[in-house]
Amino acid sequence: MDYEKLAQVMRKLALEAGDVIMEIYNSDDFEVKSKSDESPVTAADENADALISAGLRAAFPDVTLITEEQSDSHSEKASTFLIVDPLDGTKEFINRRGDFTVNIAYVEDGKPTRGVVYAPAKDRLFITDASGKSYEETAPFHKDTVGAMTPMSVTTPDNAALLVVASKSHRDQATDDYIGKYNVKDMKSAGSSLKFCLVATGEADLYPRVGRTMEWDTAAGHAVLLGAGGDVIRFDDHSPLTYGKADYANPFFIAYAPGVDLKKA
Ligand SMILES: Nc1ncnc2c1ncn2[C@@H]1O[C@H](COP(=O)(O)O)[C@@H](OP(=O)(O)O)[C@H]1O
Ligand SMILES: [Mg+2]
Repeated sequence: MDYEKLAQVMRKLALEAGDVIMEIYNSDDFEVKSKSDESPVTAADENADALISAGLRAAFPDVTLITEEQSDSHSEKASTFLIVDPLDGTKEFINRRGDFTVNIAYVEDGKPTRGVVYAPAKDRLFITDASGKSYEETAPFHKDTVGAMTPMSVTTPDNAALLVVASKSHRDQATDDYIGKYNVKDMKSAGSSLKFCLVATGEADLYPRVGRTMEWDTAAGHAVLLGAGGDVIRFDDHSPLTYGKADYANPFFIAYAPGVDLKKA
């Protein structure tokens, strides 16, 4: 893989997809359809997906591409692949809450080593460079010139006063019970893969996910968190969260800054 090219292509496609999404977000009205699994989808998901997948296929024709919006791609088997969620946090998008992201990741041997997470309504862009280190770029973003890049790093958690983040639209008792095992100073809720990025910037220490997600929801945020010194492990046995699993479905997981005194399920 040409990692310089990968970083450039991922960044540009994420920004272009963000423009497509924001045009629909800012329009007076948009249609919300229901997919076969009953989750919502809009023209923003579909148009952003078409743009990103065409761009990735043109730039990396030999790399397997898995994308949320193309169910044919979900039956491919691979351990090294590109994986895309063109609009994560569709519920946040529909409810005009701003916490939605464009996600592109590269998985190598089951590990997400590069990724971009772009939150166009929040003007935040998180990306790994060619070496896999994570940066937040300062807005405004220009497609052909890279702006100021601030290195991202997780914080040293205070186990007596933890900063926890959890899902806005998929929150339940099991999540609250697990969070109850920690000494929490501040609890935030956020939609989409932004939660990984909040751990990666040090705005949170811990993101437990006791609920279903798919690999395209997590791969890019996971890559950004790894590049900032954090980690993501399975909720059940604390082994690494790997990619290329059956149906691209994730088990429950915990994203965290090292130093958090992790509790068992
Ligand atoms: N029951 C379920 N089955 C599969 N995925 C689910 C799910 N409930 C939530 N998700 C995933 O969680 C994502 C939203 O995450 P969050 O709750 O952290 O904002 C959704 O992404 P999309 O919005 O891309 O569909 C969706 O893929
Ligand atoms: Mg998603």
